[in-house]
Amino acid sequence: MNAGVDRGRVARAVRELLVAIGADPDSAELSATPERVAESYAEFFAGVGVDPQQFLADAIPVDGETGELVLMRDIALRSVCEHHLLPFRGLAHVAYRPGERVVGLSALPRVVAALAERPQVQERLGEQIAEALVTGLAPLGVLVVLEATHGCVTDRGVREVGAEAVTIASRGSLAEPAARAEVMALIAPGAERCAL
Ligand SMILES: Nc1nc2c(ncn2[C@@H]2O[C@H](COP(=O)(O)OP(=O)(O)OP(=O)(O)O)[C@@H](O)[C@H]2O)c(=O)[nH]1
Ligand SMILES: [Zn+2]
Repeated sequence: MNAGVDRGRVARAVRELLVAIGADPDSAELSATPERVAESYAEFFAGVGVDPQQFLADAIPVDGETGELVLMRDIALRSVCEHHLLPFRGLAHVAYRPGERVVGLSALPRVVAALAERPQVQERLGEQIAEALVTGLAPLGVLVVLEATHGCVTDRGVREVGAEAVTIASRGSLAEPAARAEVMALIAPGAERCAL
């Protein structure tokens, strides 16, 4: 159960943060900032306490004709790193080989969002998406590829502006190298991408 982000408490903390950096939270420019940040945090952390299984509960009837592979590629990925509370963003590609259950396609971005909108690290996020699909769909295989740039890597610390982290989580038949390579070819960037 998601108790939701306590906006008032976030706003009070942001006000304190503004004081701590030497800014004046009562100035005309900053007076509404704590509330604005609280609204932003409510979006960033909307997935805290949300059970992704709710999005996988309703199967689509396909009368056994599941096809061999379902892939949603280029799902927008927005998360927040748990080390610095800075955004990391990019794309999620989610594939599964159906067992008997197939869900509506929109369920996959919803699972990604629910697990991403909380303090995260990229590797754990990928594993949690894969595990949610295993639990909810009992598929033959799962492959989750995440590619993201991290604010804490691009804008502070090492300041590697172009660097992207790519992580893979796999289960079952899609952990097998040839099957994995087939899916990776489908999610290759731009012109190198395989057409189905
Ligand atoms: N593996 C992994 N590391 C992450 C992720 N997000 C941020 N990090 C890294 O977590 C590490 C945190 O390291 P710390 O030594 O605690 O923090 P730091 O001193 O700010 O590290 P620097 O970023 O190197 O300055 C850094 O190397 C970050 O780049 C993630 O999703 N996965
Ligand atoms: Zn970080």
